[in-house]
Amino acid sequence: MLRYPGWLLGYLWWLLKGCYAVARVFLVDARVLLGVAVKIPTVSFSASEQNTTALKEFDQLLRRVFPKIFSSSLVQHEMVGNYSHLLTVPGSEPDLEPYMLLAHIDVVPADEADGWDAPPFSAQELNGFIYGRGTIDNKQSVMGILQALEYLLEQGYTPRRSFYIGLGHDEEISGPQGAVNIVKLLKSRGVKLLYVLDEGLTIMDGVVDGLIGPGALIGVSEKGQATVKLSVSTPPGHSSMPPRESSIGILASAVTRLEKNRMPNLFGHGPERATFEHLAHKFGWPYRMVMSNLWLFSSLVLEGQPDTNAFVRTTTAVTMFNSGVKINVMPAYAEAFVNFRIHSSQTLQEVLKLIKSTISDERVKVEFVSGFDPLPISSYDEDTFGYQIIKKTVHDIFPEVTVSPGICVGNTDSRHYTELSPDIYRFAPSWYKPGDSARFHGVNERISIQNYEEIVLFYFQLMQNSDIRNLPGPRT
Ligand SMILES: CC/C=C\C/C=C\C/C=C\C/C=C\C/C=C\C/C=C\CCC(=O)O
Ligand SMILES: N[C@@H](Cc1ccccc1)C(=O)O
Ligand SMILES: [Zn+2]
Ligand SMILES: [Zn+2]
Repeated sequence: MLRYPGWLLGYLWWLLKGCYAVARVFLVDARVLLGVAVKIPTVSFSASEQNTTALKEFDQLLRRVFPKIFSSSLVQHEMVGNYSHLLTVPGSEPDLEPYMLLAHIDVVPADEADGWDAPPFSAQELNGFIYGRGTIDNKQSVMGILQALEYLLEQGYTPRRSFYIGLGHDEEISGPQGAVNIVKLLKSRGVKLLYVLDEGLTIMDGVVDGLIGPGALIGVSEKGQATVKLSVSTPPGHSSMPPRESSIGILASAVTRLEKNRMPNLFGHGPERATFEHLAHKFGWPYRMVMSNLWLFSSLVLEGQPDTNAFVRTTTAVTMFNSGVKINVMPAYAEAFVNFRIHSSQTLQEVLKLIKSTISDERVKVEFVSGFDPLPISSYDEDTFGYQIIKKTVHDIFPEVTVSPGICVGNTDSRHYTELSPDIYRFAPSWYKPGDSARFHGVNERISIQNYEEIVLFYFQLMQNSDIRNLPGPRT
């Protein structure tokens, strides 16, 4: 047996500790932590199926990598609906109304075979981007918010204004356990919120023709939804003696009629009018020519692309279509699901009526599956604390960006918060450039390393900016 002298063991121990300290610096490097978060497949598969193993693992990750938050005597931590998190950070001046930051842990499914450049749960870095499901929807906010708080606590910071952080685990299936129960809990405690900031719109750069320079769109509302089930039943029979029209054919024409007859162009009748007005001075020649005619502008400039078209109207998306049992049997039944996202100036009832009149075929049964009206519009005026603080924070981190109100085209957990606050905003400062629309729920979802650092800084700054008592400047 070899005998090591005590000094050598001591030296080795010292070396090991040194290495550990150096390694820790790298380990806590924010972008590495985002990568670790992306690698945990917290997938919401369907309304009834979630990856609970991954959700548990994610909880463990948060506790491990944010030791200050989870050991702080200041921060109160609660699990809600099993896997969602509610953090309460009490401020030193309890008369200041609290605000709340939201983000979600779960992601939609992803299949590498759909054409990913890197596996969707690999967090692989390619050309300065971290690839993976959740990098822009919405783990960048989950990790960014917590990273910002961790840094602040490390610096011994205590806020003056209290705030909450809500991290939902089932947003992608509409938040029935997470957001709904967090809201219930806060309501039972009599909490009112000065403002809420959730995921949503982004910093657009180069996606609207003619618009010069980047624009940060703060979602002041979000679209409504309607999902309908269309079905056709016909007698089955031998495919050698088919009728003129099959159940599949009848259903297909109904679906085609919906796609061909889009819902009306309502540009200018919702909060997108404010977007337009805030950004109008940033349009160059020859776009300025058509600016006085909103309808012309929207049809020439916006309707052509799926993302900007979503600003203009209630959108129609045929998402599921099922029928048929065997190649030589006429199908007795065919069904399709169509998901509409309702423009702010329409109601669910109006849209349901339009759907029926567009299909106008009594052989097609139209059933309402689920839906809700567009959300209320939050204030974006000069005196509104939440909006102005978010705007100021965007300017602090991105001085070159124009800030404007916008309409969030997807739905978020924040829609459950309407009774807690009139001022709900949907925005995270990820850069959104041409081609990026296909990354949301699509392939090659990614974020640049630099952008993730900006996101951490944004929340870091937002927490400090929210600490002022009143907005500066003369108030009337
Ligand atoms: C005059 C200017 C008018 C229009 C500007 C247009 C374009 C951009 C449109 C949409 C862009 C941004 C972002 C993201 C899309 C969806 C995410 C929203 C919510 C996510 C909810 C979720 O699925 O978890
Ligand atoms: N955020 C998702 C999931 C969702 C669906 C329905 C309601 C609320 C949320 C979406 O907009 O598609
Ligand atoms: Zn999301
Ligand atoms: Zn999503």
